[in-house]
Amino acid sequence: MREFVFVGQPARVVFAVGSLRRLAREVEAIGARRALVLCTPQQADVAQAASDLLGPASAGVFSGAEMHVPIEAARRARQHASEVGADCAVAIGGGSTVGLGKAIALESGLPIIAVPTTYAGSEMTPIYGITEAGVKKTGRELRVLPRTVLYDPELSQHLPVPMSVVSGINAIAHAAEGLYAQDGNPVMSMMAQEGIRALAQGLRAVRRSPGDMAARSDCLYGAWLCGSVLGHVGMALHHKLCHTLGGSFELPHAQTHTVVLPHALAYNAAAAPQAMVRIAAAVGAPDAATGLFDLARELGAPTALREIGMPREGLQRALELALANPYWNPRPLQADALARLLDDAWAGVRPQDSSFPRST
Ligand SMILES: NC(=O)C1=CN([C@@H]2O[C@H](COP(=O)(O)OP(=O)(O)OC[C@H]3O[C@@H](n4cnc5c(N)ncnc54)[C@H](O)[C@@H]3O)[C@@H](O)[C@H]2O)C=CC1
Ligand SMILES: O=C(O)/C=C\C(=O)CC(=O)O
Repeated sequence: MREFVFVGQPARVVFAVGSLRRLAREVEAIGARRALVLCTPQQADVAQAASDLLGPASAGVFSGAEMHVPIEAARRARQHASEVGADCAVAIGGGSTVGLGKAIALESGLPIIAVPTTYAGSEMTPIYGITEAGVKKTGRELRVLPRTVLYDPELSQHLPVPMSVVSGINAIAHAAEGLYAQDGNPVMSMMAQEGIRALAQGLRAVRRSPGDMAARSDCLYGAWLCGSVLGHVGMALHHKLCHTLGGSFELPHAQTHTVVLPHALAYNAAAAPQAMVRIAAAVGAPDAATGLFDLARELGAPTALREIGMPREGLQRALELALANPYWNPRPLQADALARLLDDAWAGVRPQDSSFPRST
């Protein structure tokens, strides 16, 4: 029997090749007059182009976005926005830049327009993360949800293939866990399955031809769907493990998601059979966990924690941290099975092919 609660979140989404050129109109549409453009130092050129498109509606560029949003960067950006009289911020970049916009919005209520250039999905969520004294705190607040999202596939055209792949699999992880979320619902499940399908197809094509705009469009469409799932329903074991490994061992965010996901799905397979069937169907494989492991390998992504800087002697500590403050998970957390999971993920072992459930 179906039983669910669905609460939609407000967001205006504009999706088109070249949609960046609508930026000035979108700033005006939210009633703002001066927009501060946010970016990382590496993306100053594209941010300057956005600022030029805004013309007199630009309050300049702030290029101080950093990974995991250090609180000092958030304070500097907030102060700068106030000094230049900005009544809106445009965050152009990946999850780190969108995260900086959210940190400004959290304190000041400044409306954000997000222009994502990776596939991480943060632009569709009311989730913020801020790092203070080496500890990353996350929370959900509707006021940080971007008011408008401009998806322009042209902007991800030069995202290097290895980064495109792991970023896309980071998005797939949101959808995969959304399919077995405690507060899941049929709308999010449809979006999740379609998001995984679009990303699996798009990433394969991007690997063959990085400048293929149809492929970039598929990936960004998938990122939108998967990000929406993350924004609407709760995450489970996989996200907990990745946040623990990223936060305490400084592992790279999207690469960590890529390595851990097949193992977290293998762990949860028997407890969430319907979700596994949908994930497997979406990647075009007989089994969800091995399907995603094989996809990562096919796309040249890392498949072992040891490849991305995890010390083997840290695994026990990671396990303790993940168990100390767990998220809800469809399968109860069992220390010995989780230790095996982490060991397999560290070594890069292909998860055990489970004979059940299958997509066909
Ligand atoms: N709050 C939320 O809902 C979510 C937050 N996140 C957060 O986002 C962060 C990771 O974001 P990512 O997008 O993976 O990486 P990122 O935003 O840190 O970007 C990685 C690097 O790639 C560069 N880059 C971005 N787009 C590019 C492009 N099109 N071409 C060339 N270079 C480009 C950036 O300037 C940066 O140097 C993490 O801190 C994670 O926690 C991720 C997903 C959801
Ligand atoms: O840590 C954050 O900034 C909030 C959520 C995420 O990073 C989601 C994810 O793990 O990709």
